Amino acid sequence: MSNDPADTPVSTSPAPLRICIAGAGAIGGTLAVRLSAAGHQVSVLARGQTLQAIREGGLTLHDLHGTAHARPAADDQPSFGIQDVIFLCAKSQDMSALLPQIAPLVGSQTMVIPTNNGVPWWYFHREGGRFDGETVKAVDPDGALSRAVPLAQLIGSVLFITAEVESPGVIRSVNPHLMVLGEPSGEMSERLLRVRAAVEAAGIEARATDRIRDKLWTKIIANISTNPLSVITQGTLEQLYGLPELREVVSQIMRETLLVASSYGARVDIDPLTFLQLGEAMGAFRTSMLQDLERGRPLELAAIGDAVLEMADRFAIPMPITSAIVSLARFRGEAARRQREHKEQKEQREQQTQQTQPAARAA
Ligand SMILES: NC(=O)C1=CN([C@@H]2O[C@H](COP(=O)(O)OP(=O)(O)OC[C@H]3O[C@@H](n4cnc5c(N)ncnc54)[C@H](OP(=O)(O)O)[C@@H]3O)[C@@H](O)[C@H]2O)C=CC1
Ligand SMILES: CC(C)(CO)C(=O)C(=O)O
Repeated sequence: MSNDPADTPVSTSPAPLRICIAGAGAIGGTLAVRLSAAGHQVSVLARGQTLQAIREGGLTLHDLHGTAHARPAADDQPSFGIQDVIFLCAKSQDMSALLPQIAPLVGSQTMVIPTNNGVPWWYFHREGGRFDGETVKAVDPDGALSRAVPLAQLIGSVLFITAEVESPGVIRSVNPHLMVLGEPSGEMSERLLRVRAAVEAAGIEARATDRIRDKLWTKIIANISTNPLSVITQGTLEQLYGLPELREVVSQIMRETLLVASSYGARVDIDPLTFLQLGEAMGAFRTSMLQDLERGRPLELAAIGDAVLEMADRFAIPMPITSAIVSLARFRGEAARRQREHKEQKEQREQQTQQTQPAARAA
């Protein structure tokens, strides 16, 4: 927890908001259920099996509050009208497809809140340092994300939440929820306090800060030190932070990243030992990157790994351990993706054979 007075919750009574959740996986599903239960007009932009499941049975969340259920409006088209708030809850590599899709939902007062782990594409927007206004190439190579939504409408968020999709539309989250929100400019604006109050009233501890990048770095350190390593070792948080042989690698990545964070003026109020203890206490959770590996899905290595290495490069800070672990995780992720592709192709071929066999026998 931060001692920063700006992090202190401010009590503002929340009026119901029109809230769209874009991407209804682990985080999107958690937010959609909690915000619906708090009386907001929630809609969900979803696709495929998830959309079908939400249309048929709504969303179910098992968390420390118990089990809650919601039936938000759901569509794969942005058919919900102008929103007060849009939470972007797809993986960062899916943002370039998602952002143009939400355009019809964005009015001049809409707050757009990305929830991604890693370095966000808006990092240098109103950052005030020597790289102010630049783009983060690893996540926004051609500046398309920066152009897709007016940067002035973005609010930064950092999610200290662990959640997993059990099956489409069913989410399990086993730790307390905390969301830190902040304007990229650091302003403690009225809209920031309004959205913070809405999230807090939905049973998610919510804090507003005038130094959102400090919190980003805290979470970046957690992600870069565990997510790629979890892909290589298949270790849970408890194992990564607790087993001496893994804890040492985690600590080295933490040290390398802390140096980068401080070069950008971030005040990361964590003591490494406490960080390791808190991480271990999060239990047998498999990081979101390990979950993606197991499903043969793309890994969020650009935002969580490459972008940090890019930030380090700007100050010529070496990150030898981090960069090796990120490369190994990429190799492992590619192998899993190829394996999944082969499996799908084999299943397709078998299906085709089964379909053609009766016809061949009849001939
Ligand atoms: N899970 C966690 O504990 C935490 C995750 N985060 C961050 O939150 C973000 C979301 O992660 P998480 O919820 O775990 O991810 P999930 O993969 O569980 O969910 C992402 C969802 O977005 C959907 N999606 C992607 N693109 C579109 C699109 N164009 N239209 C409609 N739906 C779309 C995906 O659909 P489909 O399944 O079809 O691809 C999927 O349902 C990530 O950046 C992650 O790093 C942050 C803190 C903790
Ligand atoms: C593991 C955790 C909770 C923090 O490192 C996370 O953010 C993730 O799974 O992506």
